[in-house]
Parts: sequence; C-alpha cells; structure tokens
Amino acid sequence: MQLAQRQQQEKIIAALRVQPKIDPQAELRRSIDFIKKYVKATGMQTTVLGISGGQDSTLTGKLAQLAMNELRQETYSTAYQFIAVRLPYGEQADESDAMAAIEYIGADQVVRIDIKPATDAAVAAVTASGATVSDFNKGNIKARQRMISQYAIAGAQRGLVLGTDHAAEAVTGFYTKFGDGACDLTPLWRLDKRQGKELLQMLAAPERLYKKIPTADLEDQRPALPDEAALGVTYQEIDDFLEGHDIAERPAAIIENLYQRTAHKRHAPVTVFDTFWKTR
Ligand SMILES: NC(=O)c1ccc[n+]([C@@H]2O[C@H](COP(=O)([O-])OP(=O)(O)OC[C@H]3O[C@@H](n4cnc5c(N)ncnc54)[C@H](O)[C@@H]3O)[C@@H](O)[C@H]2O)c1
Ligand SMILES: Nc1ncnc2c1ncn2[C@@H]1O[C@H](COP(=O)(O)O)[C@@H](O)[C@H]1O
Ligand SMILES: O=P(O)(O)OP(=O)(O)O
Ligand SMILES: [Mg+2]
Repeated sequence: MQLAQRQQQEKIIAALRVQPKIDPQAELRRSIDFIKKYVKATGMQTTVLGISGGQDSTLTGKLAQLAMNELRQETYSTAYQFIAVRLPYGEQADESDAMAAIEYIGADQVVRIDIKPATDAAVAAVTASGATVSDFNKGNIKARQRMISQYAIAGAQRGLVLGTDHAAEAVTGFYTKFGDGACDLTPLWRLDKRQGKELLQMLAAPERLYKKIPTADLEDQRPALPDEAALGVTYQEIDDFLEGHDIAERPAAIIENLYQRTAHKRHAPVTVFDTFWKTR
C-alpha cells in the first residue's frame, strides 16, 4: 500500500473504532451491557430483530436474548423480551438456517411476516407511475419493507429495533439506506466480520451459522449473491484492512473508494451546515 493509502486506512480505522485484536469475552459483555442499559434508560421493554439465517443477525439476536434474560432476572419483570422476526420474501431458500438461528438464540417470541405482497405492491405502484424499478432497486425495497415490519412490531410492543451493522459493512456502506441501515441501536458496531465470528464461537453457535457465505440475498435474478462477489473484495481483505494490516493496493483502493462513496450513509440527512461531502 502507498503512503496516502496507509494514512487513509488509519483515518478509517479510527472513525469506525476498530481494534486490531479483541478480547471476545470483554466485547460480549460490552454489547450485552450496552443493550441492557439502553433499554432501561429509554423505558422500553422489548428488542426486535429480523433473523435471516446469516452470521450477523444470529450474533445480534443472541446478544439481545442474553441481555433480555439478564434484565428479567435482575428486575423480576417478564416484560423484557427479545422478538425474533422472520421476514422472508415468499419462500426463502435457506429457511432452515433461519430456523436454526432462532433455535440457537432461544428467542422469547417469533413473529413471521411475508414481505412479498407489500414489496410487490410497492413495485407495482411505482411502475404504474411510469417509473422503472430495476431488480437491484427492488432489492432495496425488500430491505426497506423489512424495516417497516420491524418498526410496526416495535411500535406495538414498546420495542427498540436492533441493527446488525458492523465495521466490515459500515466501511463499504454495504446496506440499504433507511432499510437494514435504519435501526435504533447497533450492538456490533466496532467489530469486523472475523471478530463477530470469534464471539459466535465463544457463544457455542452452530458452525453452519458463522461459516455461512454472507449474502444480502436481495435480488430475484441473482439469488444468494455472495457479498464478496457484489463488492469485488473479500471479507478477509476488509478485516485485514480494518485491523491495520498492509493489504494489496487493489483491494485497499476498492475499500477506500467505497468508504468515500457511501459517506452519506454514515451521516444523518445532509443539511446546509454539513461539510463532510465537500472533502472528496
Ligand atoms: N447483493 C444483493 O442482493 C443486493 C441487492 C440490492 C442491494 N444490495 C446492496 O445494498 C446496498 C444498497 O444499495 P445502494 O447503495 O445502491 O442503495 P441505497 O438506497 O442504500 O443508497 C442509494 C441512495 O442513496 C442516496 N444517495 C446516493 N448518493 C448520495 C449522496 N452523495 N448524498 C446523499 N444521498 C445519496 C440516493 O437516494 C440513492 O438512491 C448496496 O451495498 C448494495 O450492494 C445488495
Ligand atoms: N430474510 C430475512 N429475514 C429476516 N431478516 C432479514 C432477512 N434478510 C435480511 N434481514 C435483516 O437485515 C439484516 C441485513 O442483512 P444483510 O445480509 O447484511 O444484507 C440482517 O442482519 C437481518 O437483520
Ligand atoms: O446480516 P445477516 O445476518 O444476514 O448476515 P450476513 O451479512 O453474513 O448475510
Ligand atoms: Mg444476510
């Protein structure tokens, strides 16, 4: 990597608060305590999260369930509950992984909402207006439909919606703005993908859930497209970059370019007072 790339790498690591090495036990406790304190401070009672069958929602769901268990024990109130939400678009090919994740988490409540009718209705209404909706853009509508469903559940049950964003997704902006990017708290934020795996291993998760190929699985025409194929860079390269290693120039340039291009996603909506977008 060139000097300018190294300097940019250091800035990104500092901005995303990634540590080169973690103590998994300490990070586990940190996230659980964060969820507990936030729930208590806000007077809310439940935590709500879509469970896809992938690594990130398995880990975030497990942390939330452990936090709710502790809150129940400490307060003698059964009101504290974790609500796992299944949000398939019609039939989900890897449904068995999602169910394995829910079983592993031991979720207090499980809610299932098929997002297909609402997604298809939105696509039809937009198309009827004369606008086109690409398969890619429809994928983002699916992610936003999942957000709507989770907020509906949270609104009905004094809930907070959890997000699964972590450093390896935040750095590339690999999430739908106001879709899976919209949530109330992100317990994994600061961890990269392999650090998340370390936590799941420590929590004795089934191997299939943390060894699974990461996918947003949003497109009809390219089902289960691996994130790494969509991004053009591997999670190993992203994690190495975030942990401060000297990676090859090509993946470093891809990561830095994605970081710049997606800066708007890591900020609240732009106002006349914002200047971050002028620095490119
Ligand atoms: N692999 C899949 O199955 C799949 C499918 C769809 C989306 N995705 C992923 O989900 C993510 C979402 O895609 P996306 O980023 O194209 O859509 P997005 O909706 O998250 O973000 C794009 C939108 O952000 C706004 N925007 C763009 N540049 C801006 C700027 N400089 N300032 C302020 N606002 C700006 C615009 O409204 C634009 O439509 C991507 O990472 C994508 O790869 C994956
Ligand atoms: N099929 C799904 N069911 C429930 N929740 C889902 C589903 N797909 C995605 N989610 C939620 O969105 C985030 C982000 O997923 P990515 O794979 O990172 O795009 C995921 O953690 C679930 O909470
Ligand atoms: O967000 P998830 O749970 O779908 O994990 P992944 O990003 O690894 O698909
Ligand atoms: Mg996924």
